[in-house]
Amino acid sequence: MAVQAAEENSPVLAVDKVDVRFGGIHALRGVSLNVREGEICGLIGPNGAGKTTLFNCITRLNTVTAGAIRLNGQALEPLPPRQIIRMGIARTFQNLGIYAGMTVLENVMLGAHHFSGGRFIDALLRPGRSRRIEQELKARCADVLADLGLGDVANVLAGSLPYATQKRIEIARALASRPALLLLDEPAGGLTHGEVAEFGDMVARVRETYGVTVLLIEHHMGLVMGLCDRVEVFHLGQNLASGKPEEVRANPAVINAYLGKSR
Ligand SMILES: Nc1ncnc2c1ncn2[C@@H]1O[C@H](COP(=O)(O)OP(=O)(O)OP(=O)(O)O)[C@@H](O)[C@H]1O
Repeated sequence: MAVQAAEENSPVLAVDKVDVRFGGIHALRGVSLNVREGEICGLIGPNGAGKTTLFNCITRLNTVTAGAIRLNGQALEPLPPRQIIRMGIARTFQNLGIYAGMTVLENVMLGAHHFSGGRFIDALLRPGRSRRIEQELKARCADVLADLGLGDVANVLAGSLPYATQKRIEIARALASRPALLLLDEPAGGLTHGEVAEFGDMVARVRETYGVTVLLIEHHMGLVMGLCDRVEVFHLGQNLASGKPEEVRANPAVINAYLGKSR
């Protein structure tokens, strides 16, 4: 019973005393954080605090110098980056990663591709099976597009759509891989005030619909405070504070290091 209770409480993402050095730069200095199932957790802090470095460690683009990162209890450090998406982690980047010359549906299908099992030899030897898998994939991605209000533009070239819609396509593509953990790196960058509000509503709906856990780096405090259940603050590669949005907003150390008078 005690074991079961411990498992129920165990975090989806556990970052434990992670250190990262790039030559002489000590980008992360023993940071720790937990993100629980179904939580939307904000990660904030001044430029250079180490937020993106942590995302890069989770997705294995950077290597930790010390410490450990676990997804549902499994250590990520031994895994190659290509394995990360299979583990249930999907990510969007600060810069748009949309293929402008592909349709919206094709962009989203890229996100689900690792489910197809559609290896080249397999496709040659078992074309019927490959076609069926492709059809299933297409149907699943079409469902994701419908959920995100993108059904009407499924066959439109992604590059011809407004920036805010392209941001939505990125989320759809990330969801197509059926992630347990969704990492969003400054998703509100470049959006207007109204678009940010709509984006926040969409992320909240996505959490409900897909039961996904979200870790979100963001400088837009309106979005962070309105959307997140909990906020972690980094400063100079270290944990500075952690708590509910209203607690973090009122924390003098956070105000001093980051929020200043802009809150
Ligand atoms: N590949 C790298 N090589 C050397 N230094 C790096 C590398 N990646 C990050 N850094 C350094 O690590 C520190 C943390 O950078 P990081 O990009 O993680 O900060 P951040 O909190 O995401 O900042 P921002 O809000 O500006 O995106 C910075 O000093 C940065 O210059």
